Amino acid sequence: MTLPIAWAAAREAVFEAGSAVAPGPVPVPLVESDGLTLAEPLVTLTDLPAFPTSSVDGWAARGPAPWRIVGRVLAGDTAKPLAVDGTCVEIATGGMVPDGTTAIVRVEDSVTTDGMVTGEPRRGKIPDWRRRGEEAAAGEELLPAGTPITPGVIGLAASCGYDTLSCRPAPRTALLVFGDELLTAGVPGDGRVRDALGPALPSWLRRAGTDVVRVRGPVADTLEDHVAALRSAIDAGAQVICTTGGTMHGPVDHLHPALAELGARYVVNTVAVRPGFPMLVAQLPGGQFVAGLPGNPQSTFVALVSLVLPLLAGLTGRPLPTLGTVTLGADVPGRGDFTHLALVTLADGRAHPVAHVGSSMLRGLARSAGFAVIPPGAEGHEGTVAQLVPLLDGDRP
Ligand SMILES: Nc1nc2c(c(=O)[nH]1)N[C@H]1C(S)=C(S)[C@@H](COP(=O)(O)OP(=O)(O)OC[C@H]3O[C@@H](n4cnc5c(N)ncnc54)[C@H](O)[C@@H]3O)O[C@H]1N2
Ligand code: MOO
Repeated sequence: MTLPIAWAAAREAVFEAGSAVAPGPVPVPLVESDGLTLAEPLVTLTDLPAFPTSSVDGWAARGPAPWRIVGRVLAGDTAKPLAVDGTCVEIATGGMVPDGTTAIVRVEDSVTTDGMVTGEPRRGKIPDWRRRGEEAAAGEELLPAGTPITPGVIGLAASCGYDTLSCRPAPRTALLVFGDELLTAGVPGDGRVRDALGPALPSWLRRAGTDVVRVRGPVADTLEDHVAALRSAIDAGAQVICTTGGTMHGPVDHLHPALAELGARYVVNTVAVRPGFPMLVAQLPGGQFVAGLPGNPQSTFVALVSLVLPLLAGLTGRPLPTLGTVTLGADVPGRGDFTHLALVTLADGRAHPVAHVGSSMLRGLARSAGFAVIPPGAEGHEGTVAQLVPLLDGDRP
């Protein structure tokens, strides 16, 4: 019998295995890069802003008032220097501030008569023009490699001169659902259960930032069909093949024999965590990973956050996901030598355990924010701090 590996060590082992084979960078146009990962640090290609910029509509003036109007600078114009004291140009918000400018006067603070302007520049904390490079100097690193690309990152990259970003591609994933007892439509009964995972997991995999290239299920409970399904996922180009069910050693559990037939090597084979301990990650001779997720549906989700997320982080050059902390709003039991991942909701800044958390149930999970982590050998006491493994929400991890 295989000895389960500690939960924290399992996360690191799959992360390292993914990192070791992370695909190299590809250039991706900015508008297509959302959800991918920066393969290189984002270094600004210019000073930000790239030229001194007026932040108001008004007058750029040189020397003491009054100032004679000698021109106009709109956003997009290249400003000529103000060469002489007592002159000014009309300037628009976003306009390039001319060399020689000593003050900017807002239009509402000025009086114009016969081509001459008078007025007082404001002396507030926020100046009325932005100095060249005040946000960043050309060559400065703004974000490290491994940063998830969000709309904010895309906007920043455009601001500092990028047309494409050097990205880690989205991992290609597949889902194979094992189990002869599964119904794919209608109301369950008489020994048949509805397949809860076939409809749910492609969405999870997409939210985790992957391209889902193949979904098959239910795959029949024979060794031959399991091997054929795994081969078809490999042929579809999947780098991470998630399977559900069949992780144990029952009469129709064929995952382990199928992995053996394909020459797979275990990265992690069973984890000291409840629920979900039969979870595994194995690597095929071609480098692809198989994530064996236990069939009990809550356990499947435990395995996704415990193993698949760290694996995907490694494959995309992201750091191992760090875990936030929460204060427990009630006692949560430990699970002896195993880590307990306990479903919780968040209210009033505290984590509250939910009901209906059997490993076969999804009722508690569907209303939870994530899992509080009760380490091996410990109990979770109300008022103490625990780590939190979030369930994926609308955001990518
Ligand atoms: N002799 C032992 N038996 C079991 C043990 C054990 O320690 N000794 N552990 C139990 C635990 S814990 C888990 S978790 C399961 C893991 O089993 P498998 O990964 O082999 O999964 P299956 O046997 O195929 O299914 C388990 C359970 O989940 C239901 N299921 C499966 N797929 C789906 C799906 N897509 N949608 C909804 N429900 C699904 C299935 O009908 C079973 O009820 O092993 C225990 N056994
Ligand atoms: O690993 Mo099982 O998850 O306790 O149902």
